[in-house]
Amino acid sequence: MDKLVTSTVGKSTNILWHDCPIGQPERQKLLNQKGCVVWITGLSGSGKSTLACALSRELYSRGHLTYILDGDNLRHGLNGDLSFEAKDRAENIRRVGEVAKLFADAGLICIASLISPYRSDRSGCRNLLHNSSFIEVFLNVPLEVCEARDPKGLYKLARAGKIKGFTGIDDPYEPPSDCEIVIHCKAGDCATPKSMADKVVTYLEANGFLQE
Ligand SMILES: Nc1ncnc2c1ncn2[C@@H]1O[C@H](COP(=O)(O)OS(=O)(=O)O)[C@@H](OP(=O)(O)O)[C@H]1O
Ligand SMILES: Nc1ncnc2c1ncn2[C@@H]1O[C@H](COP(=O)(O)OP(=O)(O)O)[C@@H](O)[C@H]1O
Repeated sequence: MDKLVTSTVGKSTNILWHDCPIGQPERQKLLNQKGCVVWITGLSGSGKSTLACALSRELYSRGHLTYILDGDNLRHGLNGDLSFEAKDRAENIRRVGEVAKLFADAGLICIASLISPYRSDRSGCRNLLHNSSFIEVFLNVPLEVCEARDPKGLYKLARAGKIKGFTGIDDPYEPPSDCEIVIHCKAGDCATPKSMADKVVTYLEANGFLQE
C-alpha cells in the first residue's frame, strides 16, 4: 500500500513511499544477521579505517556480510563536492547516514568510518535508524598519538598553516558523551586492531545482530 510521505530533507514533495513484499526481515533471514550501522568516530589518524577493515575481516571470517563507508573514500565520489566547512561536514554525515540506513535495510552490517566531529550530526544519523541498530564506536585516541602517527602528513601541514580548519588543530571535535562502545588508546598503550574489532564483534553478538 503506497502512503504519502514528506521527505525529511524537505526538497521533495508529493512523493509516495512504495512498499514491497520482500523487505528487511526476508533479507536478514537470507543473511542470518540483523542489518545495523556501526558508526566509528574519532580524530584523523585515530585508527577508524584500520578498525573498520579489521572488523569487516573478522565478521567475514564468521560468514557475515558487511560494507564499509569510509569518509576519505566517499569524498572521492559521492561526497566529492563537499568541503570541510561545518555545513559541508554536516551534509557529508547526513548523506552517509542515509546510505548507511539503506545498507542496514538491505540486511548488511554497515561499517561507517568518518571523523564526524559534531554530536548533532551523529545523532541525526542515529535518529534515522531505530535506536538499537545504530552502534556508535568512539576511538578515544589523544591528539598527540594521532599527530605522532600522521600517516598522510596532514597534521604537519595543518601545524604549518597549510591546511586550515583541520580537526583537532583548528577545527573542533566533539567526543561522544553517550555511545555504545568506547575504545581507549594511550601513547604506547594501544590494543591491536584485531582486539578492537573483537570488542565490537562481542557487542554485536551479545545484542543479537549476528543471528537472524
Ligand atoms: N580539514 C580537514 N579536517 C579533517 N580531515 C581532513 C581535512 N582535510 C582533509 N582531511 C582528510 O579527510 C578525512 C576526513 O574525512 P571525513 O569525511 O571523515 O570528515 S568529516 O566526517 O566530514 O569531518 C580525514 O581522513 P582520516 O585521516 O581517515 O580521518 C583526513 O585525512
Ligand atoms: N590499533 C592500532 N595500533 C597501532 N597503530 C594503529 C592502530 N590503528 C591504526 N593504527 C595506525 O594509525 C595510523 C592511522 O590509522 P587509520 O586507520 O588511517 O586512521 P583514520 O582512518 O582514523 O585516519 C595508520 O598508520 C595505522 O596503521
